[in-house]
Amino acid sequence: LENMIVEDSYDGVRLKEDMTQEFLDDMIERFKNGKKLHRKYVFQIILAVKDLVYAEATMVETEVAPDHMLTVCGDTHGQYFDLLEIFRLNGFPSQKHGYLFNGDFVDRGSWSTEIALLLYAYKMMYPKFFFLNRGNHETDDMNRMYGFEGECKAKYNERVFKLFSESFSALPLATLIGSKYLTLHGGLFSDDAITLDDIRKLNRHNQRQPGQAGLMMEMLWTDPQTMPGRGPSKRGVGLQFGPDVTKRFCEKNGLEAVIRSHEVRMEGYEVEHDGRCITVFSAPKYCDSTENKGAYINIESDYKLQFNKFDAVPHPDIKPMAYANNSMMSMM
Ligand SMILES: O=C(O)c1nn[nH]c1-c1ccccc1
Ligand SMILES: [Mn+2]
Ligand SMILES: [Mn+2]
Ligand SMILES: [Mn+2]
Repeated sequence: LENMIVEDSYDGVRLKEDMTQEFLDDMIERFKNGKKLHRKYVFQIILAVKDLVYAEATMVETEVAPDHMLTVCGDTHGQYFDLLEIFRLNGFPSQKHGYLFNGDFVDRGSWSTEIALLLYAYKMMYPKFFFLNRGNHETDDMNRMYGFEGECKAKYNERVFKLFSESFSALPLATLIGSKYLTLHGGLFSDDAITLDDIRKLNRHNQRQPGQAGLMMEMLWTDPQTMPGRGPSKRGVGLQFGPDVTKRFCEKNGLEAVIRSHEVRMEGYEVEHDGRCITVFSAPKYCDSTENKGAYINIESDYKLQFNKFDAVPHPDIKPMAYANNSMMSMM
């Protein structure tokens, strides 16, 4: 990496060791105009974030200090222009305004590398108040099928995808906010006995992909249901959990609610299970087809949940899954 040189002809801002606002601003503009980052900087950013998130706990814990705000976003799925709309409406990330992206940054939308690199750049800029939870789309199987692997290869190369894949395996699986809200991408468990300590103790580094069973799979894949108890997943992976399951989990672990994503909601968010399970989804007009809004949740030091909805914005005429290799070849 060190001996990679950035040609004089490169028209972008240079990156030294540390992320700078100047580099961020230039990056945002380049991506808006369909330009790329120099591959040296792509490697540098991914490697830096891989090290940062690898060192974080499987369940990260954070507070919201006075005159600070934390914004929780759900799935963004490669919809870069809608991500910029969140920042335009709600403010760009800063020392006092943190963001938590609750998985599924990539796949489906055709600006997945732009979203992943921008979120990673902000993680470098604000490592202590910018959070990334792993989603089921931060996995090799989904990236092969739903566009991210193909997009990495088309815009950069295979090594970039491999590095992203390694960084995804290092991502935390949950983030606890003010000891009140547990955020994770999918949802709760097949076993009522699971506690926050079990999540803390989960060694995510010796299992790089969630597989078909276990705690990591359930955190990335499960969905709420209205019926009490547990039921089969409509996805064929994981399960569905009812309001009683959420109540028991919250009471056992001293939580006010679980904030999850993973499913479209027409209003961008939905408060379910008597307020103890909240779904937030931040990809409006999902896949350019569903007529859903997006949403995000602002949390200040009083820990009240402030729900905000937003609409999709126009984007260059590139369809979802433009880089997906959904041919049989991708299974080989
Ligand atoms: O791609 C999606 O919409 C999605 N987001 N989270 N999980 C999925 C998914 C899972 C299985 C099959 C298809 C989509
Ligand atoms: Mn999703
Ligand atoms: Mn998902
Ligand atoms: Mn769109």
